[in-house]
Amino acid sequence: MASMTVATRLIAESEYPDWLRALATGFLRPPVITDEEVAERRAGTDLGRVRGAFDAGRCVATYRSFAQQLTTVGGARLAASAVSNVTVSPTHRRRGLLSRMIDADLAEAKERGDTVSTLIAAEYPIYGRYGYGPATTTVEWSVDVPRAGLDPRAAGPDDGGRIDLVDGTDVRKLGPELHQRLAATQHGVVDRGERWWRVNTGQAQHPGHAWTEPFYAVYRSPDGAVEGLLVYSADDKWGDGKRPLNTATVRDLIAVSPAAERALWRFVCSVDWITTVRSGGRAPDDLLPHLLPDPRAARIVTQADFLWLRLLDVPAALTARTYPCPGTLVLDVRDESALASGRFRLDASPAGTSCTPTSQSPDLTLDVRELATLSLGDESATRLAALGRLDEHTAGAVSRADLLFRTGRRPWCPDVF
Ligand SMILES: CC(=O)SCCNC(=O)CCNC(=O)[C@H](O)C(C)(C)COP(=O)(O)OP(=O)(O)OC[C@H]1O[C@@H](n2cnc3c(N)ncnc32)[C@H](O)[C@@H]1OP(=O)(O)O
Repeated sequence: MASMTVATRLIAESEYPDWLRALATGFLRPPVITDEEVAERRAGTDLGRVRGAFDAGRCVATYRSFAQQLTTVGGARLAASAVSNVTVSPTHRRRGLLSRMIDADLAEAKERGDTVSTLIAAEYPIYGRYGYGPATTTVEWSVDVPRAGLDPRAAGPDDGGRIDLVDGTDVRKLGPELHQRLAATQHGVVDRGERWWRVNTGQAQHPGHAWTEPFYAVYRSPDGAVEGLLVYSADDKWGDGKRPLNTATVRDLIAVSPAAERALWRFVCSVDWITTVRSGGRAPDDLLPHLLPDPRAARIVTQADFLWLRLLDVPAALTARTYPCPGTLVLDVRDESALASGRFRLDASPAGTSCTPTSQSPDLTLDVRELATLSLGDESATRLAALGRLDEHTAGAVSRADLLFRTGRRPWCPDVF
């Protein structure tokens, strides 16, 4: 059969099971989809934002986006179009199918008025060409518990608070509010809908992942307020001479106070038989290493880009966040697709921030993907300038950008989506 251009489009209801089969294929999961999975997935999906491509009656590409809230610096939430489930079957790769699906979807997101688009990139080289830049970093530590120097007699929080083991039902009750509090302060956090809590407490099927019930622990402050949640699992490994060699893997640890953060990390590092703790994906400046008497016991095993951001509305994205000091910058923003290009004057002041189109001469010229990288504070303008990724036209503008954009704590996105 001659190779022809395969059209990409929104899918019909009846095509959804085949679309899920193609999605499994693209993610190298067994391409068998049960009726329960179709029903469960369908309930959490807006078909009006599900794209695909079909060839000879078979789905060969998948793509979907959904409404998301992304916390920016200072706690405001940006309207985001989150992109997920992107696959092109190996028979149809490198013919532009992804490009056509993402171009159409970003145009719709812009039209709808979304401020940004977000995604977690499977591989680094895929999304820069579409204007996305890495905006948060993930770090995973492996803690060598015997080396950490923790007191083996420790009997729980030493601050008057307490830790209780709870079950999934409790987590579905306590979790959403706790997470709301985290999202109100931690930039980089994306919202967790009701379905997230069901999937992550084993109530709904998580395609491709066999569910094992984890341990859930809640930290309460001395006055009884729930301030942290820890979810962890453990393996069952013993060495010669009856030596316990169990690894605890943290699936989730959210804390809204430093006391909770401290108590929960110390708790998981103090569970008997546990000799290794894998932290799961954290911000690079997580407190974990420094909560241990010997921080060198926490070794970084992964450090990588995590949340990618595509600005669709530069003034909306830059005025929603806060700045640590007053300052002005004229930014010339390049965007190949013209979705967000323009020259903008950013004025940050204690009275409020404005960002408006201007014809003044620019202080800095940069691509929209570099602005995305700067916008959550994770990266330094000085470093981007050294890499040749932004141009300074006014002496001192790069340093000013660093003073304005960088944040005391780094952004963190806890969730894959
Ligand atoms: C948010 C998420 O869902 S992340 C998950 C992404 N999906 C996966 O990683 C699953 C496995 N991979 C795939 O399914 C596919 O390879 C995809 C979806 C990544 C790319 O789909 P394709 O249809 O092959 O991409 P398309 O043909 O539109 O490529 C556009 C350009 O990107 C480049 N490109 C695409 N994928 C990659 C990649 N993985 N690495 C490097 N370059 C890539 C292409 O070479 C092409 O470059 P060109 O314009 O210079 O020729």
